[in-house]
Amino acid sequence: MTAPVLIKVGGALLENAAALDALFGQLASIQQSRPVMVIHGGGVVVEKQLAAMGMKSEKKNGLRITPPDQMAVITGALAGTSNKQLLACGLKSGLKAVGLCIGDAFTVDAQIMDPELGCVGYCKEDGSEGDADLLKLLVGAGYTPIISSIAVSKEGQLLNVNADQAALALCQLLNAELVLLSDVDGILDGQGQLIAEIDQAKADQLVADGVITDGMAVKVQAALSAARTLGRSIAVASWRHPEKLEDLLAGGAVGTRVLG
Ligand SMILES: Nc1ncnc2c1ncn2[C@@H]1O[C@H](COP(=O)(O)OP(=O)(O)O)[C@@H](O)[C@H]1O
Ligand SMILES: CC(=O)N[C@@H](CCC(=O)OP(=O)(O)O)C(=O)O
Repeated sequence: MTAPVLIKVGGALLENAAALDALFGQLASIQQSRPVMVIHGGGVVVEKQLAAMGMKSEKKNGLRITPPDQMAVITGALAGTSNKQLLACGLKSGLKAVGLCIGDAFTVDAQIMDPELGCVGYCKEDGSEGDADLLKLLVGAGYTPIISSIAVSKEGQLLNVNADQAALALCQLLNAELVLLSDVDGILDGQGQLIAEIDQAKADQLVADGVITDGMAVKVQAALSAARTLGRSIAVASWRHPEKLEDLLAGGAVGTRVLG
C-alpha cells in the first residue's frame, strides 16, 4: 500500500466554511492517487463550548489544563462537534469519510501526562504501543478516516491529547507522510518572514528568543520528533492555500520544512 498522507488541521479551520470546502476538495483529488487521513484539533471550538458552560480554561506551555469536570465538554467539542463537522465536509466532497478518535480500538496508546495538567494525555512518541489495524483496514478499503485527538487510557479514562502530538503518534504508527496545516504560512521568524527550513538547533534558539511560542512551540517539537524518527522532513504550512498541497507533497517549496 502507498504510504498514506496524514493531514493535521488546526481548530481555526473549523470556523472558515470556504477554506474547509477548498481543502476537502483537494483531499478528494489526492485520495484518487494515494490514501488520505485527517487528524484534527479544535482548540477554538473547545474554548467556545467551555465559555458557554461558564467554565474557565488555561493553557500551560501550549497544552490545555484539563480538569476532570471539563472533560465531558472537551470530548463533545473535539470528538463530537469538530469531528462531525469535518466528517460532513469530507462526505460532501465525495470522500468515503469515517469519523473516529485516536482512542478507537486503542489506535494510539495514551496515558496521563502530568497530574497537574488533569486529563491531558501523553502518547508514546514512536507509536510502539498503538494498534494500526483499524486504520489500515479502513484505508485499505478506500475509506478516509477523520480522527479527533481524544484518547482512551488502558484504565478506560478519556484523555485530551494535543492534536499535534496525536498527529505525531499516528504518523509514526502508520509510517504516514505528515503535513501540519495551521492558520499561518509556516514557522515565522522574528520579522514575521517565513522560515523555509528549520532544525532542532534553530528551533531551540527561536523558542529561547521568544519567537516561537504557544501552540507553535508544541507543533515544532512534534514535527522535529517525527522528522527524527521517520528520517524525513515534516511540512508545516497553511490550510488557507490548499491549492499548494499537491506541490508540497511533490517536494515543492511550500511552508516550512522541519528537518530531523
Ligand atoms: N514563530 C511562529 N510562527 C508562526 N506562528 C507562531 C509562531 N509563534 C507562535 N505562533 C502562533 O502559533 C499559532 C499556530 O499554533 P496553534 O494555535 O496551535 O495552531 P493550530 O490550531 O493550527 O494547531 C499561530 O496562529 C501563531 O499565533
Ligand atoms: C491538551 C491540549 O492542549 N489539547 C487540545 C486539543 C485540541 C487541539 O490541539 O486543537 P488545535 O490543533 O486546534 O490547537 C485542546 O484542548 O485545545
